[in-house]
Amino acid sequence: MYVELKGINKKFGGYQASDNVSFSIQKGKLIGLLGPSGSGKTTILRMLAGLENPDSGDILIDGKRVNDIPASQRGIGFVFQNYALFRYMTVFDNIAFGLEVQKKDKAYIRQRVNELVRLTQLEGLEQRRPHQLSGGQKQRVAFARALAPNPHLLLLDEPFAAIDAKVRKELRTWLRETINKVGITSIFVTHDQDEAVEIADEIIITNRGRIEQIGTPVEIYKNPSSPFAARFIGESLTIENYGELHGFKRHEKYDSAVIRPEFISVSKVNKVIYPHASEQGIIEDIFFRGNNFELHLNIGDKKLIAYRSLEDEALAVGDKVNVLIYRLYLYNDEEVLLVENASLKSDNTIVI
Ligand SMILES: Nc1ncnc2c1ncn2[C@@H]1O[C@H](COP(=O)(O)OP(=O)(O)OP(=O)(O)O)[C@@H](O)[C@H]1O
Repeated sequence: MYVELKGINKKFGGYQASDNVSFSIQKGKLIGLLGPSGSGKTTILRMLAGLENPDSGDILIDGKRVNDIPASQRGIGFVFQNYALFRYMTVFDNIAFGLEVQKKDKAYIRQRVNELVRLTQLEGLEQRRPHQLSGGQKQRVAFARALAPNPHLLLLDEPFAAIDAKVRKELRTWLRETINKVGITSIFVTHDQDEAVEIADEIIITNRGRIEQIGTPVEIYKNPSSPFAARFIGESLTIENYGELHGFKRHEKYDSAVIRPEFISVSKVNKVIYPHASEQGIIEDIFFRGNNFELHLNIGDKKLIAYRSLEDEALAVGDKVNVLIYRLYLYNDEEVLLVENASLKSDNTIVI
């Protein structure tokens, strides 16, 4: 393992920002630290970088304990959310900064900066200053500057937070491709799950200073291993009286259930599909989401959200519909269980 955290604890006053944090990362992977605000993501990054010391626990990089090695000697590149570029320096000088500090010779610096300018597609902008750049360009300069001294590990703290939505999407793809090309082990912090799912090889979910789950985006999405992960990932709604739904029995261990929109299919009442496994519902609201419709449904006293493709027959607010729930996540304080609609197997009646 290239990066290892073992039993890390960190308190700020009375607040436990890291609570027995342990994980390991393989060389060359791009890892997303994902969690709500205040869950301890940045604290982990800062301890890895050497900007903060853990109260207890070990940090290993490439098999070597680095707890007592100062930040400047850890060989780590850092990209912050607010660019943190030197305002009075040109793009070229910003990128060259780390190499100047290392007292590399002029010819090497020129060659290395030019290489990074090409990699980050900043050709022609070398003599501009930060205020003459767009947000996306500034962030690419920050990225090039972090990579210039050939770090072994790259840490990115909410790298796209200050950038507008469309450019952010482009930059995500760009970052993933560029990091793959360079092959550097990288960890980025985000509270945006779309960003984590799109970019990361593996996601580490943080909550109240603890690690909730580690896995590939698909693993985390399909098999959330904790109640928090089940509720946090994806669009999800919690219901209490899930035992009243067709095909689901109340389970004495679990008080609540999570339903995701992808677990639900909606059809017109005159097109009953699986009548013994479905609920009768009514459409409360419809939102156009660009590539689909988001339906807000009422079934009895329960509110659900479902998606509907633009290709499907249009539905309107007030329409009575059949609502088929394929599966649910049941959870309590400690565990989560995926259950399928039991009536689906026995219900062969399809009326169209
Ligand atoms: N230097 C500090 N002094 C005191 N408290 C701190 C310090 N740094 C962080 N904290 C506290 O530790 C907790 C975790 O903070 P951290 O920045 O790691 O969370 P985060 O998950 O990165 O949140 P965000 O997404 O809002 O940046 C927060 O409650 C924060 O207020």
